[in-house]
Amino acid sequence: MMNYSASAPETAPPDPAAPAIHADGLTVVRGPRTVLHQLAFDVPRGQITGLLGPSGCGKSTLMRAIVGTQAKVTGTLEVLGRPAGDAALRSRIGYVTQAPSVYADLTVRQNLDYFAAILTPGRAAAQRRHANVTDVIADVDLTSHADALAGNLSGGQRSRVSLAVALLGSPEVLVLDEPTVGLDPVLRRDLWNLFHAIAERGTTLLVSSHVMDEAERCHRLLLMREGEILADDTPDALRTRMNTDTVEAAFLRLVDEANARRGTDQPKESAR
Ligand SMILES: Nc1ncnc2c1ncn2[C@@H]1O[C@H](COP(=O)(O)OP(=O)(O)OP(=O)(O)O)[C@@H](O)[C@H]1O
Repeated sequence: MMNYSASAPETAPPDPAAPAIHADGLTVVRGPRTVLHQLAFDVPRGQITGLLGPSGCGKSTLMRAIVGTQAKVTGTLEVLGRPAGDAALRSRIGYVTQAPSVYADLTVRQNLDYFAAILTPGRAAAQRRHANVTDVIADVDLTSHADALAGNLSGGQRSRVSLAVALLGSPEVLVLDEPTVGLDPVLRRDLWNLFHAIAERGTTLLVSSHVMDEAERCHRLLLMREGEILADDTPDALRTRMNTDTVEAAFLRLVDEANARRGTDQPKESAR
């Protein structure tokens, strides 16, 4: 059951300085387990915030809570000043899950036409839809594949079609769950360049990854482990504070510190 704090009325003007996402005491239970424990953080607007941590630490669960598809969420979780899951947020958030959600027997353009028609129905909007679809196909660099069947695309190209679907309607917040998993280094770099171009237009991006080198590409980081946030900082500030050369080394040092605080005696990895 959701137990969100009171939200601003729908007519309240947006505060540009307010965070895009605000969480306090956010807890999520899945099955018999508490998967997220009393999280408190803010995600600033117009930046790329990386949600990083090992497999199973709760990244997808947190993203599902933010987009409003996760049950058993308690505490405060607001997106663009409204409770997560609020119907008024539907067209303002784009969400790409780990599994590309495109129809294999439709072309790239047909897939986008279909989702655009759901988002902006009616004959009157046909021209606007067409222009929007052409733009997002170009954004993800698939113009030359617009008439290819999605089923015949590579995995990376299919992921980009999913991203294009999420870009329809120019959402203010884009939530991307491990968008670069399985991609080669060139495609990963291209996709990160695209994320930066999207952020420069003022869109807020929350991007999850378990690959620590991707941390260096983010404006801010939320480092997670076992359903808790170990750090909420910029990559630079984190490296400086932990006195390490890389975010990965900083993360490992934070893990060691957390283990020491808990009094656990787990084997240390390579934090020096
Ligand atoms: N339906 C479920 N019922 C119970 N526990 C679940 C369920 N789905 C996920 N979990 C548990 O919740 C925890 C967090 O899972 P989640 O998918 O959010 O992690 P993640 O960090 O996104 O992992 P990955 O990087 O592998 O996708 C895991 O320990 C997982 O086993």
